[in-house]
Amino acid sequence: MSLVGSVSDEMSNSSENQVESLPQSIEEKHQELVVSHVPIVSSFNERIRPLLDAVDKLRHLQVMKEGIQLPTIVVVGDQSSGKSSVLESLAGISLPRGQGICTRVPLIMRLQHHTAPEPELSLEFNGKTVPTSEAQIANAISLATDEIAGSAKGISNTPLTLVVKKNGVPDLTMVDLPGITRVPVHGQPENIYEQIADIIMEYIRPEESIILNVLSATVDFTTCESIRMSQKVDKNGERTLAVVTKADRAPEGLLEKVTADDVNIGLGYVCVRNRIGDESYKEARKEEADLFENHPLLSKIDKSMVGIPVLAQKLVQIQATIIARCLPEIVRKINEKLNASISELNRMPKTLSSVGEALTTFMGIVGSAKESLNKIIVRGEYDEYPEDKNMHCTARLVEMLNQYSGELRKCSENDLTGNFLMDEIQVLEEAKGIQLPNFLPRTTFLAILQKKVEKVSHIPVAFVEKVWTYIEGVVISVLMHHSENYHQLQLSTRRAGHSLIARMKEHSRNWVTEIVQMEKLTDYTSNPEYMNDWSKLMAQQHDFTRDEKGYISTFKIEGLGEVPIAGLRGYDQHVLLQAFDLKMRMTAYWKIVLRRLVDFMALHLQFCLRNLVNKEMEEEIVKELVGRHDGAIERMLEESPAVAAKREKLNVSIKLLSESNNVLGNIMDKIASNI
Ligand SMILES: Nc1nc2c(ncn2[C@@H]2O[C@H](COP(=O)(O)OP(=O)(O)OP(=O)(O)O)[C@@H](O)[C@H]2O)c(=O)[nH]1
Repeated sequence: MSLVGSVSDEMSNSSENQVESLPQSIEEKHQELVVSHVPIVSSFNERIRPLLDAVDKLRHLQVMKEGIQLPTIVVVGDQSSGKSSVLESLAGISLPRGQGICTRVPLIMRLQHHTAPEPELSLEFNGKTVPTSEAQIANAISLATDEIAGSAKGISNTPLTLVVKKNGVPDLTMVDLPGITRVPVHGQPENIYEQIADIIMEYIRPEESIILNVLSATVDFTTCESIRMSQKVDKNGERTLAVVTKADRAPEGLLEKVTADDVNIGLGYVCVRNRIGDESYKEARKEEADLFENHPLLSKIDKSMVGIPVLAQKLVQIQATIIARCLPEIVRKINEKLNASISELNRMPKTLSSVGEALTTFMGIVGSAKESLNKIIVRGEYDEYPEDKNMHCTARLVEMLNQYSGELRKCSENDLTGNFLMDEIQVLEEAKGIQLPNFLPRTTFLAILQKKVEKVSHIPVAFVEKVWTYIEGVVISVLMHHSENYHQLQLSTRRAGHSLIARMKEHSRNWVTEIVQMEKLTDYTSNPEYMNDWSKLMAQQHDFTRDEKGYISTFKIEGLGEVPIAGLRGYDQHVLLQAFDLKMRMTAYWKIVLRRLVDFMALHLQFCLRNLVNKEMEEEIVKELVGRHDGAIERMLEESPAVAAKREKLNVSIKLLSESNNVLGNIMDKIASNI
C-alpha cells in the first residue's frame, strides 16, 4: 500500500538523521529533547496541528460509523507488557498501571501541547466531558471504565477519550487497547480472549492504522500474542513500530534482539524504561537517560532507538505523514457518502403530514397499481417486469388455457375407443319401451351426454381456482410493490386484494358450475359443423355393420381411429346401428361441447380480469380504506417501522457527514500549501 510504504520508507530513509525531513521547529525541539531528556518538550508543529485537530474532531464525531477509517496510532500489547506505562511516559501523567487487566475499554488518548503552565485534563465518554486532574486521573479513568464496561473485569468496545493539554507534551493521538490475555482471571467472561482479539483486530485491520506494538524486553518477542495479531493484518510490518519496555529488567541480549528483528518490525524499535513504583515523572526520564547512556549493554544500542523522547519524535513524524496522506481520501469519501445519502433520502417517499396528502398519495398509488395491472394482465406489456416471467400474465394465462383445453380432451379421449359402443348399447337397452324399435330415443343421447359432462366437470372448476390463485399472487405483489413505503396502506390493500379475489373466484366458480350444468341439460348447437361431422361419420355405418359380421377384430373409423369390434358380435343389427348412430352424434357434438367449455372460459376470464383491473379493485380498496371509518387513511400517515428507521438512519448519517465535512472545511487548502 502506498501510504504504508511511504511511512515505512520515510522512517527508514531518515534513520540516519531522523529529523532531516521535519520542519525547522520540530528539528529544534528534537535537539532539545535529545539533549535535555526531561521533560518531553512538545514537538508541536503548527502545520500539523490543525490537521490532527480535524482528525480528532472526526474521531469524536465517530465518522468511523460511516465506514470511514481515520489515520490512527493503535497501541497493542500483551497484558502487562507496559502499554499504559508507555502512554503515561509520553503524556507525563499517571495512568492505572499494574498486574491484571487495567485497560478494559479502548482509551483514545489525545495529547496536546499548550502554553499555559497548568495542565488541563478531561475525560470524554458516554456523551459527556468530565474535567479531571493529574492527581485524579488514574481514579477517574477507573471510574469511567466501570461506567462503560461495568465494575466487574469485563471489557467493552465503547471508547473513552482522555484529553491531556499540557505544556511540553507531543501533539499525538493514540488509542490504547485492552491487553491480550489467554486466561480469564476471576470475574472475567470465558471468551475474554476472543472479545479482546475482536476489538484489537477491528482497530488494527484498517490500512490507515499504525500499530504501536508494545513488547516487554523480558519476553521472547516471537511468542507475543500482539505480534501474532499484528502480523495477521500487517505481514511485513510496514505499518508496525515496536516499543520495547522494561529494558532495565532484561538488558542482556536486548541489542541482539532488536537488531535481529525476528518479528519483522518495518518501522523500527524504540527501547524505553518507564516509571517504576512511586518515581516522579522527571526522575523516570532521568533514570531512563542514565540507563541508555551508562549501562554497559544498553548504552551500545543506537541513540536513535532509545528513550521516550525518541519514541515521541518518531510517533509525531509518523502521525504527520499518515494524516497528510490519508486526509484527501477521507475528504473524498465523506463527500461521496454525503452525496449518496442525500440522494437516497431524496428518493425516499415524502412523509405525509395531512389527511389530504395521504388521500392524494393513496389515489396516486391505486392509480399506478391499476396501470401496472392493466399493462401486465390486459395489454400484455411487461416492461415493468422484464425479467420476472411470472408477471408476464397474458402469456401465462394463454399457457394455462391451452393446458386446460388439453386436459379436457385427454379426459374424454378414452371414451371414443375403449369398449367401443358398449355404453351406447347399455343405454339403449335400458331405454327400451313399448314402441317401434327403429326410433332413437333422445333420452339415450342425453344420458350419455350427462355422463360425459360429469366426467370432465371437475376440470373447469379446478381451472378457475388455479387461474384466480395465480392472479391473486400477481395482484397482491403489484399492490405491495406500489404501496411499499406505506405500511398501513399495505395492510389495507392486501386485505382488499384477498377479499376481492375471493369474490371473483366465487363468482367464476358459480359461473363455471352453471355452464357445466347447462351442458348437461341441453344438447344444442347451431353450428353446422355438427351436421357435417355427423354425416361424414355416418357414411361409414354401412361398412362398419358389414365388417362387424366378419372376423376382423378392429375397424378404422375416419375421425375416430381404430376401434375394437370383436366384442360386438352377437348383438342385433338394429341395436348396433342405433348404437353406432348414437356414438357418431356424440362424437360430432362432443367436439362442440369441448370447444364451448374452452372458448367461454377464455371470454369469461378476459371479462372478469378487465373488470377486476378497471373497476372492482379500485372500488374494493377504497371501500376497505375509506369506507371503514376507522381512521385507516389517518393511519397511512404513520410510516412503516422499516421506512422510519431507514429515514432516521439516513438523517443521522447526513448530519454526521455534514458535520465532518464542515470540520474538514478548508483543511484541504492547508494540506496543499503546507505539507
Ligand atoms: N521495571 C520496569 N517496569 C515496568 C516498565 N514498564 C512497565 N513496567 C511495569 O509493568 C507492569 C505493567 O505495566 P502496565 O503499564 O500496567 O501494562 P499494561 O500493558 O498497560 O497492562 P494492561 O493494560 O493491564 O494489559 C507495571 O507494574 C509497570 O510498573 C519498565 O520499563 N520497567
